Amino acid sequence: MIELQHIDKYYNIGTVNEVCLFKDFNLTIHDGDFISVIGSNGSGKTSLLNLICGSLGAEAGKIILNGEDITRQKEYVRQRKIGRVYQDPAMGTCPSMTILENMSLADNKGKPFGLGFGTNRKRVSYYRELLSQLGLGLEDMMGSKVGSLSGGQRQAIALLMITMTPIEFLILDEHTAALDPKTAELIMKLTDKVVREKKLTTIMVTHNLRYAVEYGNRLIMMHQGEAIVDKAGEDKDNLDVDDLLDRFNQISIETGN
Ligand SMILES: Nc1ncnc2c1ncn2[C@@H]1O[C@H](COP(=O)(O)OP(=O)(O)OP(=O)(O)O)[C@@H](O)[C@H]1O
Repeated sequence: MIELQHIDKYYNIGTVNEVCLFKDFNLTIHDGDFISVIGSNGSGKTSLLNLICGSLGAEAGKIILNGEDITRQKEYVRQRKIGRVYQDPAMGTCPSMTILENMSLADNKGKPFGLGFGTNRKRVSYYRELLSQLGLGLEDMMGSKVGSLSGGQRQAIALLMITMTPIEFLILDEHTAALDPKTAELIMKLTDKVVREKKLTTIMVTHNLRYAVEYGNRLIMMHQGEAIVDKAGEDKDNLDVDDLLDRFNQISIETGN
């Protein structure tokens, strides 16, 4: 479980551009939740993810991960427990290294060993097995540089790599936004499979309302630093894309933009 308690977040403090994004913001993400977060540009989605993973600090409040107060914990420490897949496929993999080397690197995350540890015959066949489960034929391309792969292939590998070692929480940061519709669909299905199989507690920011409706057990709509919609279970299942579009339109009428 991850809890954001009484979070205040300001930008540009002490300047004429000072803005308060979050004021007494509270959110509890339960074990096994798969949350889709939607919201207009500037509503606070990325800031929320950055607060959780530690690349952004809050002015007040606490972040508790499975009972541990991680509020002051550095980002690289949190990375052992929190995995993140980014919008840009280049962010999660090393392009100048082969698929095998990338897998080995991810496999050895946090271990005091060199690459050699991960590339013995047994591990190689394990990586081959993991890659074949993606159904993209990447198991026959383990010697290829990751930089030569398509965006979809790289996102699939990034997802595999981030979930290879046990993590407590998965962040998906618009991870299908840079992909063509067919590849995005494939990566979404793959994501859903990985999240279910590994029972990962997950938060996914997306601008794709259909994905937000179809995937996960909970949906949050952000607006001006507040979760103005938070539906789970049956209430979430009853939502459709038109309901969400109506809500967007309503906000735009209320705020005049
Ligand atoms: N580094 C920063 N300095 C100043 N203001 C910032 C900074 N980062 C974000 N903001 C402001 O905080 C608000 C929320 O931004 P954020 O990027 O979290 O929104 P978002 O919902 O992720 O938007 P988008 O959908 O465009 O990615 C915006 O008004 C933005 O201008």
